[in-house]
Amino acid sequence: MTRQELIAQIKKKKSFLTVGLDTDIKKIPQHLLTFDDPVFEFNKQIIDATKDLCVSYKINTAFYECRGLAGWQSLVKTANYLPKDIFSIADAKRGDIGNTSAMYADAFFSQADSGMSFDSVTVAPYMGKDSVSPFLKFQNKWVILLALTSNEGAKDFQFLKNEESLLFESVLQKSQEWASNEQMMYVVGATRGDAFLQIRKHAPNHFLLVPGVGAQGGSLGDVCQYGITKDCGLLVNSSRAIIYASSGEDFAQAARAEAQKVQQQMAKELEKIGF
Ligand SMILES: O=C(O)c1cc(=O)[nH]c(=O)n1[C@@H]1O[C@H](COP(=O)(O)O)[C@@H](O)[C@H]1O
Repeated sequence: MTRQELIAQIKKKKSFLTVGLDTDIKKIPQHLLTFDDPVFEFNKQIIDATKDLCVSYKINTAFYECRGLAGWQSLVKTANYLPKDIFSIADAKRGDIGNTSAMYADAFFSQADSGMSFDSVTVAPYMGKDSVSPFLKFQNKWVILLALTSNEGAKDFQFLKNEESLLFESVLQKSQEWASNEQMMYVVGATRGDAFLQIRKHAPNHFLLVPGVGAQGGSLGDVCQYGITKDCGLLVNSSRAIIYASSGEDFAQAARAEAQKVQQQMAKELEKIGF
């Protein structure tokens, strides 16, 4: 998907919500366990109930990989069930030496090889340019590079200072030599609202994938106050708060109600920038 197509979706749906399909077989409603593939059935119903309210789905591959072959099958089926006009994210946090990264890129981008073709994949920047470049060889596919993450451990490395900048600032600066804002986004956690001011100094026009609202307590208001751009420039993810809104048979309607609350707040923020 191109940047323009993504922006058009945001305008049309008045939403910049990413629904996170962090689907844990131990947490899904009991009545689904009689299905052949309970995780896929859960995802299918969540997607059907929320697809008009969000512009993106993020599949965190850990929740699938941990189940071995069965999990990988749920992952492939879910990836292929996602509506084509919705931006899809394989949240796999990959990155390795060049020839290995090329294999990871095929795994998530090459339908002919792996049976899946996501629009984007999350990548760790630690191994540098040659670990990221293989993902950038695919047209209209995106790298979402970890910049400033939402977790407590982000402080361990991401705020370390070199001569003139913090490590996450160096990630933002250096990686812009590798790709434009038509192919690169950054992960910035919602739990550090005011850090968006600093992020926007270095990446004024890039889209940011923002996890951490909902279950982790980040504020959508703060994220928008400091992070929104004239093109919106934000994809805000919520996983557990939406998909586990109810553990009963009404789980999909409850997920829809939660997604709608967030979407309505987003519509107000988008109005401020004339969308
Ligand atoms: O890359 C991510 O998506 C990510 C980065 C980050 O800094 N923090 C973070 O929570 N995430 C992911 O975003 C999702 C957040 O889920 P909830 O806290 O349930 O909304 C999970 O899939 C996390 O793995």
